[in-house]
Parts: sequence; structure tokens; C-alpha cells
Amino acid sequence: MNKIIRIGTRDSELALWQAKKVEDTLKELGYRTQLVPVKSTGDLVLDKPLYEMGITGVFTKTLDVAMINKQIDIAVHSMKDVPTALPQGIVQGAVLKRASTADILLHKGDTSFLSENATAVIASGSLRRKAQWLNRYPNHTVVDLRGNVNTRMQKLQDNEWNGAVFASAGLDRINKKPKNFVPLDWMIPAPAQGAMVVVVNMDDNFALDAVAQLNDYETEMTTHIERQFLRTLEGGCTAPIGALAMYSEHDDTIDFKGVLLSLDGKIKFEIHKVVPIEEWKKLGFTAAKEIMAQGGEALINELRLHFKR
Ligand SMILES: NCc1[nH]cc(CCC(=O)O)c1CC(=O)O
Repeated sequence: MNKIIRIGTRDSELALWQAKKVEDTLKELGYRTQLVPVKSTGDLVLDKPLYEMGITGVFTKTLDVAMINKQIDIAVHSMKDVPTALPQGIVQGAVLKRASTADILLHKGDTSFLSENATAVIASGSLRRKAQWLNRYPNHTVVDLRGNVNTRMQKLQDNEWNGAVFASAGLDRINKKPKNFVPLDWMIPAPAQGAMVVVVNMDDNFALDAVAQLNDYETEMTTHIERQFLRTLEGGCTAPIGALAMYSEHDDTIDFKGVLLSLDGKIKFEIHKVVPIEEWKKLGFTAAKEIMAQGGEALINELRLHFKR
């Protein structure tokens, strides 16, 4: 019980907040912990190429390498940034209780551009947000916007754009949600948006036992459904895909919404199912198969070709 659990985190404000949240909870349970901010892959060396180890995520690979090198014991991620296939030897230790799943639009006080036929420039670096925005507002233009939450907020202020799309959960966590925002209740979030995951080395029973106590079963289940939908549809390519599963205690059912769009938002395949809880394990898979049968498979194949070029 005396071992110190080293918690790896990236050094953005949001990442640090999330890692501290896990640290505090572990401390409350009586564990000793240490936060280890990990900067870039540059100073981390592995004796095998990353892809051979199944390390693919842009946001997660630095921590994956640190974990395989045993420089950290666990890593905390925004679950939506984690590829659906984890690297060899790394397992999901816990999914924390989910916060808001919503996307929101930050604007500058005037929202008249949301009325029909108006034009506007909206910023987002996400294929999913861009496609859903253009599907709903075909007269608008969507420009690219990348960086961590703080950088993106600054860029919105520094540019003439009308607004930019953010995950509500990220802004809530670092307490930076401005008053100028509108919730986008029609937009389907990224699979696992608003959830945090803790990953652990497969053979580390001490950390696995500790972290298991942080798991929220309902969030584990709903994010599993959403990520299964994503994995079944895209199979390694990137595509504008949204998914949201919600458990209803009252009916003991899962409400699932999924969407796949073309990059320009002109084509959209949607699914909405409400199923008894007993069917949760296959729900993401069956929903994805239905989207494919609607014509989604051809669209995915097109996207695969597009990104190969
Ligand atoms: N890709 C960046 C990212 N990863 C997780 C969050 C916020 C927290 C969450 O969605 O769980 C964000 C910022 C955003 O999408 O605005």
C-alpha cells in the first residue's frame, strides 16, 4: 500500500486539471501519488517503432511511451482523444463519471448569424463538428482551428470569426466558460466526449486495483457503446462521426444516437435506437452495421481513399 502511483499527464491546463482530479480521488482512498507532466515524445526513447506497438493517437502517444518505459504508472486522458484500439500491454483501468457531453458555440455577443440564410464564419478543427455545422448551416464557412482549449479561445478573440465550437466539459473543468455561448443540442458529440479514462499497464495489479475504484459503470457502458460504433464504422480511418448513448434508469433502456457525414456535410446517415439494457454489449456494433447498410459503407470507402492521398 506504500508504493507511489506516478500519474502521467500532458501539460495543458485541461490535462493537468484532469490528472489532479484523479490524483485527489486516489489520495482520498489512501494512496500515495505523484503527478508527472510529460512534454513531448522527443526525449522519450523506445526500442521499437511506435506503430509496431499499436501506438497511434496524436494526443496520447507521449504518455503511452512513458508508460511502456515505466516512467509513469497510470495516465489520464480525455477519453474522446484515445484511439479505440489501445497499445499492446496497456488497458483501460477506469472510466470516470461523465460530465456534460454537449458541444457549445462560443460567440461574440451577436448570434443573428444563426438565423436562416445568414452567412457566417465558424471555426473548428474537428471533422465531426465541421460536417454537422455545414449540414445545418449550408451558407456558412467553417475554418480550421487547432490547439488546446486556451489557445483556441485566444484565437477566437484574435480573429474576425463569428464563433467557434468547444466541448462544454473542457471549459467547465478549467472554469473558463464565458457568458457568450449557445448549447448545440442538435449536434451529436464525439464518442466518449465529456468522459475521462485512466489507462494502466496490463501487468500492474497494484495500480489496476487502485484505479478500479474510480470506475463509473454507467459511463463505462455508454462510452463502450459509442466507441464500438466508431470502431466498427471507421476501422482505422478518420471520418466525421458522432455518437451518444444515454442510460435511462426509469425504463432500464439505452437511448443511442449515431451519425456519419461526408466532409462537406451534404450527406448524412443517422440512427436513433432505444433498446433494453440487456442489449448494450452489441449496440454500437449493430447501429454501425445499420448505418453501413443505409449507404454509409460507400461513404467510408470514399473517405478512406480521400485520406490516403
Ligand atoms: N480534442 C481536444 C479535447 N479533448 C477533450 C476536450 C474536452 C473534454 C471532453 O470533451 O471530454 C477537448 C477540447 C474540446 O473538444 O473543445
